[in-house]
Amino acid sequence: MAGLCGSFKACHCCTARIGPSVLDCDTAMLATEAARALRAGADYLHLDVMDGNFVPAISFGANVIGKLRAHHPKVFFDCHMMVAKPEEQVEQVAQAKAIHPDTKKNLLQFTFHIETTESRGKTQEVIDLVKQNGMLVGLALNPATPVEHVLPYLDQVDMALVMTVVPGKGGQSFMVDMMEKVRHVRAKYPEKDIEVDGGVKVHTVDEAAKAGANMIVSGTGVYKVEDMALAISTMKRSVELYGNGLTEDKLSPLRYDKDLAGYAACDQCAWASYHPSQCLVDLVHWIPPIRRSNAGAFLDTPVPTDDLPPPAARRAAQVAARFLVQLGAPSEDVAKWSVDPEATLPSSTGSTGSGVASKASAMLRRNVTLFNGNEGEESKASEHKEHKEDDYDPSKLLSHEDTSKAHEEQDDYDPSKILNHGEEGKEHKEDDYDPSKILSGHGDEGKAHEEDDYDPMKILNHGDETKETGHEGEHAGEHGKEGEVVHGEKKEDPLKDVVVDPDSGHILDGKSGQEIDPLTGEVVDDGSYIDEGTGLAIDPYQGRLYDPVTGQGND
Ligand SMILES: O=C(CO)[C@H](O)[C@H](O)COP(=O)(O)O
Repeated sequence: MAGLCGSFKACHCCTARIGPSVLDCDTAMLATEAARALRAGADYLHLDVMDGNFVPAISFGANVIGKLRAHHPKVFFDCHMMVAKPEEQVEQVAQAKAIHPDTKKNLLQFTFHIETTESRGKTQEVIDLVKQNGMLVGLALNPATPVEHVLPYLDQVDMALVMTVVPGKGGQSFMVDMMEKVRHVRAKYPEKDIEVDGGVKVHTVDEAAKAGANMIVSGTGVYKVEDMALAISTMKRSVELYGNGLTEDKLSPLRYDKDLAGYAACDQCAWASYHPSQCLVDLVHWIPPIRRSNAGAFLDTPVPTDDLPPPAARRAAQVAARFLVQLGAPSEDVAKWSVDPEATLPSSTGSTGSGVASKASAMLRRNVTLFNGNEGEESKASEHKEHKEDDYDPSKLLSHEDTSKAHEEQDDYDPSKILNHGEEGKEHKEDDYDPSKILSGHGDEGKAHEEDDYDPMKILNHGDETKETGHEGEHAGEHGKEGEVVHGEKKEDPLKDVVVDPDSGHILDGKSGQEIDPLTGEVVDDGSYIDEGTGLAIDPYQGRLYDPVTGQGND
């Protein structure tokens, strides 16, 4: 419907949507980079497929798009097919088909270039093929292609893409003269999605919005700016203002990265977290079996803001889900197990059901055993006591808590106990869990737990070693060497006098600056040494220079 706003002829009621082009992100971390943009407010992902033929560059193809779908099952993918023979890729791209479970909207669009089909008389054929394969159809035209070439097909397609640069790479300048094409299409199709792609940034978006574009692709304008959330929200407001004719007070709010601190703090795992330092990257540095693996491998859909602060149970399940993937479980299965994470946490009876937490527990147990080189011990252990896999409670693995104490309620499950030797008699409240302290120091451990009192330093901290452990016979023996390491005789807390490198999360010896293993206290030899002249630590492999006391460095 046109004419709602009056002041601009381009006025329409098509939804303003911002779709970051992932070409300019760190494509080695595609799922994570996509999540970063989505959390910063992106509405969809624009996926540039380049075949080295239609355009000189090669980017990625249908296979990667399919893999990305597993990470982002509810996100709209606009696949921009910069390929010479789009018809050859329709079926493969269609593998990433998805329907939004709530809105029932189709989440996959196949956008091909008319330049690749028209001269071969195949435009209609490709449109039909894309539809037969259950995808929405986008039709793109290059700057050099007159808009008249696409007009005969626009009735049949879902979106027109007006290229505002010559396709092939990101970071080019916006071609404002392409706006005439946008105006032309908008005038004829007030309800059709019109996308612009190339050189769109906060300072060029107004031209596109005024012309009537409602789907805004931006690559470097999103990924290479200081505040991604601000860039995205600014561009969205431009379409709402100039395209939809909304008044200032009705525009989407401006958002800033700092507003998303809990979400965006960790670019490496992009885990939406309550607290910045609650991210998986921090956690894995504390869990030897997995701490050297890639924390960014698993990602689910963004946690909505109304989940803040998420209940401890949900957080525990999220951690568990990531453990699972880190430890090799297929992410599809984890997604299944994660459907209702709160319902699948260990219950008061110790019976854990079949959910994500219990699977994680079992896998963590296996891997901890393996990590400590006692593979054989595990089978002995299971003979020892009849452990059902799902019965395994990770809290008992490395904890000194009194396990005879009944878990009072589901949310009583406190992931801090996974590896915690801390104040066991105290009542844990749900929000006691504060992994922010993972990197913040030892805190006052004798104090009663109050909100935010949870100290993840205790995750591997031996705390009060003289305390009766209650279940050593039950578990330490079962886990062989693992029991030795963790449940062994009283020893000096290896985490005394340590600092945590705020960048890598590695635990460093406060004096030498060398990385130490938090379980054994032994130096992990990374070849770092102290430069006598400057007193700074040097990591020759990573070319890193850092203060051995604070861990802060030149990166
Ligand atoms: O299709 C493209 C290039 O062919 C890209 O989507 C486009 O270049 C986005 O990057 P930027 O916004 O930096 O121009």
